[in-house]
Amino acid sequence: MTLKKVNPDLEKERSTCTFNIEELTNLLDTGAHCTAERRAVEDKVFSVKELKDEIPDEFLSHKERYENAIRKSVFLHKVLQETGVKRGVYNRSDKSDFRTTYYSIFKDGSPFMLQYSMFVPTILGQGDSEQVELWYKRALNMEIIGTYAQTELGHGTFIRGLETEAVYDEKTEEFILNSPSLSSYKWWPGGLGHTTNYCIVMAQLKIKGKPYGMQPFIVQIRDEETHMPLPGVKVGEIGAKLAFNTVNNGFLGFEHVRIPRRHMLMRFSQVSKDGKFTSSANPKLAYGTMVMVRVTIVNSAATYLSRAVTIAIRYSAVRHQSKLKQNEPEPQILDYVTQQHKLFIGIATSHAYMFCSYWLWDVYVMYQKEQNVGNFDRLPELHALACCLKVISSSDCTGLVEKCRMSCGGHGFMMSSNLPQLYGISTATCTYEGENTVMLLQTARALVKAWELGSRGRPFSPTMSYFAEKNVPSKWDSSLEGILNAFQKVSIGKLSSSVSSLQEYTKSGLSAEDAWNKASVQLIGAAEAWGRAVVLSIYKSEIERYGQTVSPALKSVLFDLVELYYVHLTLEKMGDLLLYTQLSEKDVVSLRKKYEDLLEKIRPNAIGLVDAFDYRDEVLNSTLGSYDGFAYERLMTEAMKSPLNAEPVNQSFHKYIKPLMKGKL
Ligand SMILES: CCCCCCCC/C=C\CCCCCCCCCCC/C=C/C(=O)SCCNC(=O)CCNC(=O)[C@H](O)C(C)(C)COP(=O)(O)OP(=O)(O)OC[C@H]1O[C@@H](n2cnc3c(N)ncnc32)[C@H](O)[C@@H]1OP(=O)(O)O
Ligand SMILES: Cc1cc2nc3c(=O)[nH]c(=O)nc-3n(C[C@H](O)[C@H](O)[C@H](O)COP(=O)(O)OP(=O)(O)OC[C@H]3O[C@@H](n4cnc5c(N)ncnc54)[C@H](O)[C@@H]3O)c2cc1C
Repeated sequence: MTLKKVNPDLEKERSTCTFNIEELTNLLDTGAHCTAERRAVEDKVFSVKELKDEIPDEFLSHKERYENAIRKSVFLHKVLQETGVKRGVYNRSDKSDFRTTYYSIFKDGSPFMLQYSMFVPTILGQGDSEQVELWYKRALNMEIIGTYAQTELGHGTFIRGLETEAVYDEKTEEFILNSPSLSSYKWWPGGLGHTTNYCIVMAQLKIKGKPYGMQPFIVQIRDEETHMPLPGVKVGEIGAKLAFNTVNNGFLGFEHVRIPRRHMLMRFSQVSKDGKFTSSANPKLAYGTMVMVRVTIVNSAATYLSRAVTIAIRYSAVRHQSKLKQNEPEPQILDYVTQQHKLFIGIATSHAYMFCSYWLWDVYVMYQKEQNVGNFDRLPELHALACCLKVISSSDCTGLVEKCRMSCGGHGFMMSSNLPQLYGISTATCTYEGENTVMLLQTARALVKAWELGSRGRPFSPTMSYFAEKNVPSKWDSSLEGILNAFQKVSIGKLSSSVSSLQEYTKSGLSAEDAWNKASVQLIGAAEAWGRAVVLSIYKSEIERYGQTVSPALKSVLFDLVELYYVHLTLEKMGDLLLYTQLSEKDVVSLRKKYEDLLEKIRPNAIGLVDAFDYRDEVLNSTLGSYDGFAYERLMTEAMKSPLNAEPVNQSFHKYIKPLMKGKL
């Protein structure tokens, strides 16, 4: 069978695109030079034969998958080093990085992930200059491979409840690390099982019996030559998981393991030789790596979704099913408006969080500069933003990744579509780096505090400045500005009624803690509403800003997506809007019409929009989403890779089925 180069359905779709795809790719990459750089790295990475899988991962055993992931991680590290890539989530000069390229080599994650994403950033963020000089170089050269070991069997969320101890011994100038109970065993750190030889251990510092809170320690756990666990170190892998099965998440316990005093990372707090503790200017600085990773999760969430929606939309353009009109051929399933409803919001949501992630990264960098000169004024706002945007980006994008999977019908259930794996790594972001409900409660804590201070005349920080506005009812306005104002009203309404409930509960005799717990469902609603208002505002303002520099054709499509995002959210959150604004049934009817018109308007650009994400087939790793659109051929080719298809009859027939058939079992 000779194949055309591209499925005619996709050819037709590409011919209807109204904007320059390359222009959008450059915008999403934060600049044409970033696109060029990324493509150059991808050309190199995907030309390395050692990085290709001959047998799909899912047909390997757990052990083989791990060994394969290690082999590829090592080759990939070498290739990236040779290509001059230094940027992971750390040390980057602009906003693009190579995470998507990196991820595509591993459908289920790399055991080196934590080295790049948390071990090195913690050394850079928490070490003093001498410690950075020593450890950063060794880590960059992969002389030491590390992870971030904070979570324990008994506690992940409640960091103050962690049990691992680091007791200072003044006589030997050492810390003694100890795991006093089973629940104190570290549990979860990526790569910890059999990959890393060092790790950052978050432990309770004790000096002369007095506790000084959680501090970061750099601890060697395996011999650098033999890789055997060091005496007193109990380490292993935690077992199979929903996803990230090649990340080698591990457990770790200590039996009185001694480390030198200078192995406590001392940028913020210090312990002197004679055991004097100097406290950091702000105790929450020890949590700095988590803030950084939460900030980067917003971008990760957007890219998981953009990959899933690329697969689902390309597949929906080549898949034909059922009848729209009896006398016509079966339409592309993308012509069903319900299918457009499921998928186009995925493109818009991915844009929304991508542009927000760039903005949030700038806020983070600005804050870092202020922190470096001792100004911590913005820390509460940054903490609230990082928590809340991590939550809504991870939950929205994960929900939509799953929607993409379901929108592909049965074939979306195939591992070879890569949609199940994308769901797995995406849903993990709802749990790691702070479980989502807990992060919303942290956000609510900052909002309630700001609200109370504001009511006493203190100014609000920029993302809360609208709290100061009087919540007077006004006529519903369906413009972007009008909808944004309406969501800000919802945010004010939910926060003010949460605060009233808190006050009523305390007045009725509940303690502040019990009142907080009782009102917590309302509080997470208020936190989410604030996050929604932030995203709506930033997405719109960023597109208005970029709209001044891009071509009119692209500007028009970017605004179609912003409008779609706004109107979709309005219809989704209708209940809240009916409660807190003047939205009427008539407005809803006209918004529904607007939404349907927008789906129709976006339809000819759907393939152009996902092409603009510029994911090579190697990155998408999907039978359903390839650029050429030959989904059925790829499904069959991949199916033939199943080891069961290597022989026409499996031996189990002779061993079990035949005796059963013959009644001889
Ligand atoms: C040459 C080669 C180059 C290679 C290049 C490679 C290129 C490729 C790059 C990368 C490839 C790899 C890709 C990686 C992708 C990323 C993967 C990431 C993997 C991540 C894996 C997961 C890791 C983890 O999960 S680590 C563990 C995370 N754990 C948590 O998040 C725990 C959550 N709990 C908490 O944060 C806290 O305990 C709490 C906040 C819930 C409560 O804390 P507590 O002390 O009890 O505080 P509380 O009393 O409630 O509040 C006190 C006040 O402090 C404020 N506050 C709390 N936290 C913070 C904070 N972080 N910052 C600032 N302020 C904070 C709080 O609001 C209170 O303030 P108030 O004023 O008193 O109200
Ligand atoms: C894939 C993956 C990778 C990970 N990698 C690492 C790593 O590299 N290093 C590391 O240290 N950790 C890692 N973790 C651990 C992760 O950070 C924790 O699992 C996460 O912070 C949640 O904590 P927990 O498991 O204790 O959840 P729990 O706190 O036990 O949550 C269980 C339930 O209790 C609720 N709950 C808990 N506290 C409260 C509260 N105060 N108010 C209301 N509800 C509450 C939660 O909302 C949730 O519904 C990883 C986890 C996963 C899934």
